[in-house]
Amino acid sequence: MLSRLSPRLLSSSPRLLSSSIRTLVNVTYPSPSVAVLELDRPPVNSLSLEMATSITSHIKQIESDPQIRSLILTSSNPKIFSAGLDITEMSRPSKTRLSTFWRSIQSLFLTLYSTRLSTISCITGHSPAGGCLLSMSCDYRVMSRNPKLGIGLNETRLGIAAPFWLKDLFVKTVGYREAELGLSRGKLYSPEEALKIGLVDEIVDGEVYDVAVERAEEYAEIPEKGIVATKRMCRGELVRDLEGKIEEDVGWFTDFILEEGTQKGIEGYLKSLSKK
Ligand SMILES: CCCCCCCC/C=C\C=C\CC(=O)SCCNC(=O)CCNC(=O)[C@H](O)C(C)(C)COP(=O)(O)OP(=O)(O)OC[C@H]1O[C@@H](n2cnc3c(N)ncnc32)[C@H](O)[C@@H]1OP(=O)(O)O
Repeated sequence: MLSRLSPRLLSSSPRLLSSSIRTLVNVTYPSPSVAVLELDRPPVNSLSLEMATSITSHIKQIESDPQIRSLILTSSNPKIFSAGLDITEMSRPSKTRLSTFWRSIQSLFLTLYSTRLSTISCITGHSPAGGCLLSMSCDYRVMSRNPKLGIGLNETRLGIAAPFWLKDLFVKTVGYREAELGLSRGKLYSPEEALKIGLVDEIVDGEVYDVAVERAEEYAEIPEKGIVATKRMCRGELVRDLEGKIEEDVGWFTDFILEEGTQKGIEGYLKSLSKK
């Protein structure tokens, strides 16, 4: 039923759809060439299997409308962009669910990173780990200046390591040495720090959303052929690397997560989160 609705119909009643079919995202259209995909999975927009699958399928629906040139990715929660992977997916899971979950994350990354659309991440809140992955997969990142916010890859703090393609994406974004430092320390950068190292492109004092729409409209004026060819040139290598290693990567992930030591670490981390 949902898949038969055009993106424009989706935009006309996102709240209605959310209440009848849990889509976990809202799609709206601030102008004829720009779509906004708002993450809407309370409390923290963590990426479960269902959430990752929903984002991917909505990006594909939006992409299929030739009038749409730019996509803004943002959050319905003004304090949290996304808390990253849903850690409960990795706590004592079945191997089948865990592999399907990881495939949904790989697929979300590949879809967002290689879309023909120009993508703007509108970061109003915290963006750790998988949240940072979503933002880094976009073409342009605008973040609120709020010094209390953090963005970065904090996986080591959970006793896990980022997969090779996330590490490569980080290296491509901030450079080798900064990536090595940030990854090993599990560092979450303030907006000012993130701007300094190129993890975000702009920080905004006022309404971040308005700036994101402005940037999306600017991108929409650039000829699509040029944008698509450039994205292919800049991003093709990493896309091909992961596509060639999908099964290997699923194997690494599931083996690593199912190890007893990793499980204990994840359990402890979950407890520390819920005790706050
Ligand atoms: C050699 C190759 C090996 C290959 C193996 C690869 C393995 C690695 C792969 C994985 C990569 C993982 C990347 C990730 O994304 S892991 C997730 C990392 N995320 C975090 O660490 C963020 C944790 N959350 C927070 O820091 C905060 O919640 C914050 C986002 C800052 C919001 O803070 P606040 O507003 O104070 O909200 P609460 O902390 O009270 O949280 C509210 C409830 O939400 C639950 N929660 C929070 N984050 C998550 C999450 N990521 N997943 C699931 N649940 C989450 C939290 O427990 C609270 O729940 P409750 O109300 O029931 O207590």
